[in-house]
Amino acid sequence: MNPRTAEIRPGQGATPSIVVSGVTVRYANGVTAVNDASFALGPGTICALVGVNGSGKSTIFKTLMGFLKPAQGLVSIAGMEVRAALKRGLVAYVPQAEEVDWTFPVLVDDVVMMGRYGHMGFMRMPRKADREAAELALERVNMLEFRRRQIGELSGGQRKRVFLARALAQGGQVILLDEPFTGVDVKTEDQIVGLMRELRAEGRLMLVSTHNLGSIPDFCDQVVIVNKTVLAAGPTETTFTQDNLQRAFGGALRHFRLEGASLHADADQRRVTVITDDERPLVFYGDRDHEKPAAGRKDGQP
Ligand SMILES: Nc1ncnc2c1ncn2[C@@H]1O[C@H](COP(=O)(O)OP(=O)(O)OP(=O)(O)O)[C@@H](O)[C@H]1O
Repeated sequence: MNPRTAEIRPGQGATPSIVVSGVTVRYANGVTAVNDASFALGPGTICALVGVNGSGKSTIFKTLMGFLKPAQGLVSIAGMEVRAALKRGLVAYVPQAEEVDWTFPVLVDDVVMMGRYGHMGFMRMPRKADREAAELALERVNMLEFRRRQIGELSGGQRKRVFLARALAQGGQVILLDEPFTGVDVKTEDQIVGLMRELRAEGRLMLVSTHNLGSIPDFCDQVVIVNKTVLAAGPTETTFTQDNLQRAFGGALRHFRLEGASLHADADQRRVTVITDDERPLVFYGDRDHEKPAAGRKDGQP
């Protein structure tokens, strides 16, 4: 491990873990977004959180971030209550782009420094260690040269990297990433995945909500599949299966039959092959927006 990375890890001593046990979350308007959900994750893990729109992924994140309190059940992070884990700076959050006001005039440096607030005193005066940690974090995501830019003046992928840098500067041991690949190009996605692999090797735990089904077998060792509850959770090989995806995406994939074996193939191209009812193979290249027909119909027709 890079010896400098050790300098910005305040959560040392706490083993990163997430335990969600029988959790039900209800919004003020009475909507039960998540009902009796359970899963458990340990250190050195990248876990995908997968489900259709409205299935409860963001609700789970908000609960892990302490923004929502479960009506029932227990959540613990690193063996402690959410509030205690947050207070110790153990949990870092990389938000969805839509959650951020990009017109707010703030520099890249300032965003990353926010990750250091928990390390600073009441007056929030950055010290040398804070400035070094922020710089190191920006270096790690290849954004150091942009440090004096307003965040509103960055591309989607660059913004994601800045928020990742904030999580790194904070030293979060449990990192929650809400749709980190939406609106980023393939190169940036590869950089983010590469960084996540490094963080996993350091023992950190990452929970990543994503619609990029194709890339999941490539970099996630665990998968949690949700639809208003946890439908399945466990190692990718045994959980990211045709049956479970069918249960979760039943509506969306109604016309498709997944080729189970191909879910695990083609790590380089991050490819998932889907055969439609009319036997037309479709290939997902990581991002469902890039979903495109493969080389014609199986029967050779154009
Ligand atoms: N503030 C809110 N008040 C009431 N209901 C809400 C609120 N936020 C979300 N919901 C409802 O809770 C359910 C779960 O929503 P959630 O945002 O967690 O889904 P999601 O899986 O993150 O969706 P997406 O993939 O579209 O981001 C949905 O039925 C949604 O309409």
